[in-house]
Amino acid sequence: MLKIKVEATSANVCVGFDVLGIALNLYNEFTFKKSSEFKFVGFEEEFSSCETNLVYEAYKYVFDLAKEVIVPVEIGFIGDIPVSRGLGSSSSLIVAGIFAANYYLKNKYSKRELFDIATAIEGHPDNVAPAIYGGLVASYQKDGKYYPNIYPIHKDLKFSVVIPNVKVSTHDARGVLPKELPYKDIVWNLSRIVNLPKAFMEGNIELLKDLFSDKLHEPYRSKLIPAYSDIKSIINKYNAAFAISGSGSTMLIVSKDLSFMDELKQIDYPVLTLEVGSGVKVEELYEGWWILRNS
Ligand SMILES: Nc1ncnc2c1ncn2[C@@H]1O[C@H](COP(=O)(O)OP(=O)(O)OP(=O)(O)O)[C@@H](O)[C@H]1O
Ligand SMILES: N[C@@H](CCO)C(=O)O
Repeated sequence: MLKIKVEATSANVCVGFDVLGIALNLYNEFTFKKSSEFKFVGFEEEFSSCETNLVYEAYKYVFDLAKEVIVPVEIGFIGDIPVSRGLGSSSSLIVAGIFAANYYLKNKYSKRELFDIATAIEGHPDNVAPAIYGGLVASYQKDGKYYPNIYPIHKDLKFSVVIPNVKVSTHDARGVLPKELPYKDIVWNLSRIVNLPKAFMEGNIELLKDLFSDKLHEPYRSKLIPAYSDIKSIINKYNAAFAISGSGSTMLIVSKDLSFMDELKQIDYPVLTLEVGSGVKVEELYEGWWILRNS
């Protein structure tokens, strides 16, 4: 039996559209047990079939790629990552599915190759990279392969997420983006993303506040997110940086203190303060013990 824990991820980190993401310690946990047929336990009804379950789709993708006969399993799920809220729920399912398949394929693929596979299924690397590697990860592509770079984060930084009770599917949120952008908007983002690792490394909130200003996606998506303007106005009064998390509806706040919390309570949405995550954990039950089997 296999147990795979995958963390939530906040993609884009404001100005790193489709490039940057950070792992946060909110988890989905999956178990895989060999079975005579595929079974889905713990998923909502609508996701409890081979046709609708993303873990299965990712698992099958790897067996097909390897041209191997698929191993039927019972997939168990228990999780805290909200669905379609900009916290990488889909990536967590994809990463679990491909790491489980790779385990049954005796680690045929390296971690970096699994990163390529996860990106191919998800469509962009910025959630799957931190889900696999942990931390703050910037990804780039060369010759069709994806490569991660992990950047240090100052220990005093706190990551709070405000989670509206509204689903925003990534597909829909990509649909509202313009097909073309002015050069000056690209330069605006480039000038910020290049300075972002320094701000995270130093824990420099003043710099983070300056850099958290996006022109590639946030202006077009803010209308999909209830109370976006109200929450942004509150956070802007404090020593804290604010952005949409992934494609929304969650909003990310980076700060050193939580002085904004009292005022934020006026907006009646759940707020969690999370630690930076450390990446996927694959464990095998071996003679009564859970043994770490990360590839
Ligand atoms: N707990 C879950 N059970 C079953 N399917 C899930 C679960 N969580 C996510 N999914 C799948 O992932 C899809 C949501 O993916 P989507 O990319 O829209 O949102 P997200 O990954 O939460 O947000 P973002 O990519 O912006 O961080 C769901 O429609 C479903 O197919
Ligand atoms: N970079 C992606 C992250 C969401 O999954 C987007 O913003 O559409």
